[in-house]
Amino acid sequence: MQPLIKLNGVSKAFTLHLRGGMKLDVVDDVGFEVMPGECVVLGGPSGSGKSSLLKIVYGNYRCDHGSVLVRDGDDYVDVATAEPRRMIALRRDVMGYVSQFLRVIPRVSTIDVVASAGRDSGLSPEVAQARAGELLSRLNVPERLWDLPPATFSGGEQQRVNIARGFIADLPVLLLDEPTASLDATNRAVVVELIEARKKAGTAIIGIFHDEDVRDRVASRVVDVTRFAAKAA
Ligand SMILES: Nc1ncnc2c1ncn2[C@@H]1O[C@H](COP(=O)(O)OP(=O)(O)OP(=O)(O)O)[C@@H](O)[C@H]1O
Repeated sequence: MQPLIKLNGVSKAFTLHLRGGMKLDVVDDVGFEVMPGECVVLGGPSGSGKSSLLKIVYGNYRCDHGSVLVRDGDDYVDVATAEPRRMIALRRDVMGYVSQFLRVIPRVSTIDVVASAGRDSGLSPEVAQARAGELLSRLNVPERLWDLPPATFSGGEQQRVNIARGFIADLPVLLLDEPTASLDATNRAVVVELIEARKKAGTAIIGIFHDEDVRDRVASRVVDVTRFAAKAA
């Protein structure tokens, strides 16, 4: 079996242009792999670079050195150097990302916000609609809210809509940035079940979870990001 994600020699420094080009080193020489069915949890204190690393894997941040290989069929795509068009296809077909916050087009109904993510990843409109309903029910989003746009929903409701979007398509790679941060215990347990099901199905997951209980239940192993703290020059 081959890894679905391989990071090798990844380094990142932010350049603060409003501070005279000051460099803020975040991570240095990051290397780890994620096998199908594994959930690797990024650990380490606040500010150690966990979210930055996840954004590097998703391609939102560019790394300065190293490679971020994500398997797409028989090939690996290097996110560090991939063309925008390749990245769009990779996100559509291979790699999902659930952040803490929902960002959607205004005035689109909740059920369609979720179903459209499924359609974008290749589900038929009927299957996407049915799965969107199943996920929203499972995540306890009341049916009376499904036809409303989620812009005015509570933080926890928006987060559950976001989770439904992230889990609707069976993508082989899933990146989770604190998906349970605003959830109550019942809904945290649902998310744990969803993650466990995806692990069994062979999805490779990298996640950040501040809730220790959730982390202990889903982690195949913890990668402590402080291991990759940039060395002082
Ligand atoms: N876009 C950016 N521009 C400049 N600095 C940034 C940027 N994003 C993150 N940083 C800095 O990089 C460091 C790591 O931030 P990051 O959000 O990755 O940490 P984290 O481990 O996820 O923290 P937390 O657990 O608090 O979410 C911080 O010092 C932060 O200020």
